[in-house]
Amino acid sequence: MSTIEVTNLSKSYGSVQALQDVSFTIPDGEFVVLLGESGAGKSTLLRCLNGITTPTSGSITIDDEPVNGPRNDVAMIFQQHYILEQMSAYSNALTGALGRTSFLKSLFSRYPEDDKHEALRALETVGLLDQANQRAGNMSGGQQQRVGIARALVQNPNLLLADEPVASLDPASAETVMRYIRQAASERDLSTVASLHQVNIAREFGERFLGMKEGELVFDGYRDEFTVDVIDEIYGDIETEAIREERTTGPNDDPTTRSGARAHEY
Ligand SMILES: Nc1ncnc2c1ncn2[C@@H]1O[C@H](COP(=O)(O)OP(=O)(O)OP(=O)(O)O)[C@@H](O)[C@H]1O
Repeated sequence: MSTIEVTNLSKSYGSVQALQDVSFTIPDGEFVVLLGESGAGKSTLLRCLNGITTPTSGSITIDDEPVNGPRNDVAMIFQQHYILEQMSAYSNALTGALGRTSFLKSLFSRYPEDDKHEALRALETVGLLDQANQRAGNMSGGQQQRVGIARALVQNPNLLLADEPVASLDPASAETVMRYIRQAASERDLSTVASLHQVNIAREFGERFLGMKEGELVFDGYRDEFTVDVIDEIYGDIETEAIREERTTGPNDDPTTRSGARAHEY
């Protein structure tokens, strides 16, 4: 768990301003959902937080330490899970320990006992302990994504980042995977930033919401402030009639309720 401080962050690619003067602070253990249309700057922000993209200006600190490049205590889950299909779920999870194990040892699978224990604990967290020995390539997309989460947890991060982690999954698998990410974060008190494009999933799982538009942070607030008007502001002309209708006719008046969220699938 860590405190993340983003101050006046900007990133431009030539004439494209991908991030513009973005500032926010994430206290220890908070679960933050990042929202915005395609091209709003979500991936750029996550890549800056991960240290793989250098901002044009501004700063990021994790527990007062500046992020100047990739760090072992920051783990990332991607839309494409990049797991090794020929290896078991367990072996894939263990690769999360690579940052602290020598290449030679990892080549001969000679990981320390602590790392092996961590891999099993992580598989248990994502509900795959029973399938630890299963070949990852034979698992479903949702299960493979859960293996990717386990691998990120084995890295033992202070900050967990997820870039569209459920974008390629069917709605039921997306819910399951999000539930495991949320549970893992809360069990380990992990500060988490997850970008999502499904507003219904975001409303169901988010604790705090950052809304981006054309590189700017246009919303930063908690569940009770994350209203339909805010969604309109973030997504511009996206259709929000279903939510509005639901609000006027009830009974799912609260836009953050699970059933309310289900009524509007983007
Ligand atoms: N490496 C790059 N080179 C040039 N332009 C880039 C690069 N990466 C991102 N951009 C541009 O920066 C802007 C923000 O892109 P970014 O990928 O961060 O948005 P996003 O919100 O993650 O979009 P999506 O949901 O489609 O992934 C876009 O205009 C994009 O074309």
